[in-house]
Amino acid sequence: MNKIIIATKNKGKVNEFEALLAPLGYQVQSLLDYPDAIDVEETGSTFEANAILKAEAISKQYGMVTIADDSGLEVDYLNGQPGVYSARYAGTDKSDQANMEKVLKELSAITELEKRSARFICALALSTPGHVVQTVRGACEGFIAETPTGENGFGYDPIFILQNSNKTMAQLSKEEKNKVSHRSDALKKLIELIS
Ligand SMILES: O=c1[nH]c(=O)c2ncn([C@@H]3O[C@H](COP(=O)(O)OP(=O)(O)OP(=O)(O)O)[C@@H](O)[C@H]3O)c2[nH]1
Ligand SMILES: [Mg+2]
Repeated sequence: MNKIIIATKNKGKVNEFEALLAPLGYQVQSLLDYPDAIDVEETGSTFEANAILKAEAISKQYGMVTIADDSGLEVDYLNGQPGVYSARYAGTDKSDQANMEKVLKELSAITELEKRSARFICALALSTPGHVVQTVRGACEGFIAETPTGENGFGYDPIFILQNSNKTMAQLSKEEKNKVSHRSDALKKLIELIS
């Protein structure tokens, strides 16, 4: 199982999977290499359900081992929102910037950092043609900052302060993020499952 498709069009995710899987000898491809890939609607109510939808559709289309990632941010004060709606929180045509601004606005009355607790969640689904799909979940705990800081990463990284740290995820180098992220947590579990 050397060639793996990551069923995503998110370049930020692709870069992280490449960095994590290439050293293990996997050749990583993504939907950026497959422009005719079907567009899978994320109709599930959990990260796992959406990851399964994406992984199964793409492994079936190409007959290849496929990993899909469905991830997002859960903010405790917002009862777990944006959750599975993280990518479309400010609207389907909106940007990472608009999504971050919406979360910051909703937390604007909360000044105590402790009350701005949140976590990133990453569900991965592995679909191998002819086999039952497998899922794992990773998490990374932290707090929502009052203003965005840092240039690295993607998505909500500039407003996510890591637990036991004074840095946002966007202030970490690629290597540092890959040691602590929800995605690497989930991927470690998946690799254990298949090796
Ligand atoms: O700051 C962040 N650091 C991360 O490490 C991270 N991982 C996910 N996210 C956000 O959560 C949503 C995922 O939605 P999602 O799983 O549907 O992905 P997506 O729509 O971008 O691509 P695809 O994989 O579906 O093609 C998007 O808003 C992402 O920005 C992150 N934000
Ligand atoms: Mg998506």
